[in-house]
Amino acid sequence: MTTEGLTSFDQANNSQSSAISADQLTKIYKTGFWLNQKVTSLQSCSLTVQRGETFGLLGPNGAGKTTLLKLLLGIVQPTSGSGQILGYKLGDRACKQYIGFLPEQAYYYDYLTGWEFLEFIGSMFGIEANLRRQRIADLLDLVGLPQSAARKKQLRQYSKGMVQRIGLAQALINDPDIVFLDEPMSGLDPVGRYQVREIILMLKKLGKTVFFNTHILADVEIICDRIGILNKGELIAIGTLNELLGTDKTYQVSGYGGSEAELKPWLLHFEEQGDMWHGQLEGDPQKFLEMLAGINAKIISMNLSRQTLEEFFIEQIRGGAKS
Ligand SMILES: Nc1ncnc2c1ncn2[C@@H]1O[C@H](COP(=O)(O)OP(=O)(O)OP(=O)(O)O)[C@@H](O)[C@H]1O
Repeated sequence: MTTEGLTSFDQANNSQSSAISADQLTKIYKTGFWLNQKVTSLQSCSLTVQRGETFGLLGPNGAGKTTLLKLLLGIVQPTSGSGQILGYKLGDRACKQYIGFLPEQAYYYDYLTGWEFLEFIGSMFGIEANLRRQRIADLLDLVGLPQSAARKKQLRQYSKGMVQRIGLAQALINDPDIVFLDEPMSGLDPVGRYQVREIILMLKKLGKTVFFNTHILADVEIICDRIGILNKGELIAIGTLNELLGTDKTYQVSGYGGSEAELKPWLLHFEEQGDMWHGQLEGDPQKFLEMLAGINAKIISMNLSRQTLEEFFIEQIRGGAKS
């Protein structure tokens, strides 16, 4: 895989501002014939993504992931709230040249060949002809599309996976500092998914900021520095995998006795079921055992483990503790 044609994010140009910030972003769509019905797609969403971070946004269908992406990209206006991209206010056209975007449902001019399409997008960014040709060749190589297919076949003749690859190439044509990817693995076979993961990791190595939406938890575990979980328009969890799932030295403990007030300061996700309690130990296990002896509580099990992202995700979506 080549990284030619894409440059490293210039840390010298890196001002103090974060790459992406959202402050209480809310989007309420008006629907219905008389526009008298309201759908709250996003509710008071605040988050920050630092430069060079790979951020994965998870959530079930209809959670508001695409809406958040569209708000950040300035494609739709927030009902309330604000945000910034690379220090520019959301919707400021000046930041467009630093941004790449792969939409979930792309409507490309399908009578163009892949090459013509990339030429078209490249010229819209004002990329000089020689550089444009070189970059298109490099990007086709990067996304795994043979140049012959890109030059000869019209987009309408492309498979879903090929369209996704050409979409990824167009998202990188302007050598962006931030890349927004809406479901980048969608429609790809396992090899294609692997390649997209490799591309995202390569973008990260170059210091680019990557913000992507996905349903595929395994991809998130491999490539993301931090994740956020959206459900019903609300950001219900955000953090690194270690922050959300615990580190490798996390203990899941169960026991009985003692009181909630005594146990809760030690146990994250504390829950009681009948006489028993369980949770994730925060702190020194030895001191915890000494504390239990002092409050006449007994331990039943203590397992070195951490929740899988899938378990955590399902717990959050079903209304588990907010992080
Ligand atoms: N233009 C619109 N007009 C009215 N409602 C909308 C509009 N766009 C999105 N919605 C609604 O907002 C909610 C969130 O939609 P959104 O597409 O942001 O979710 P999502 O998390 O990206 O879903 P998916 O994973 O299925 O793509 C849904 O209830 C959707 O029907």
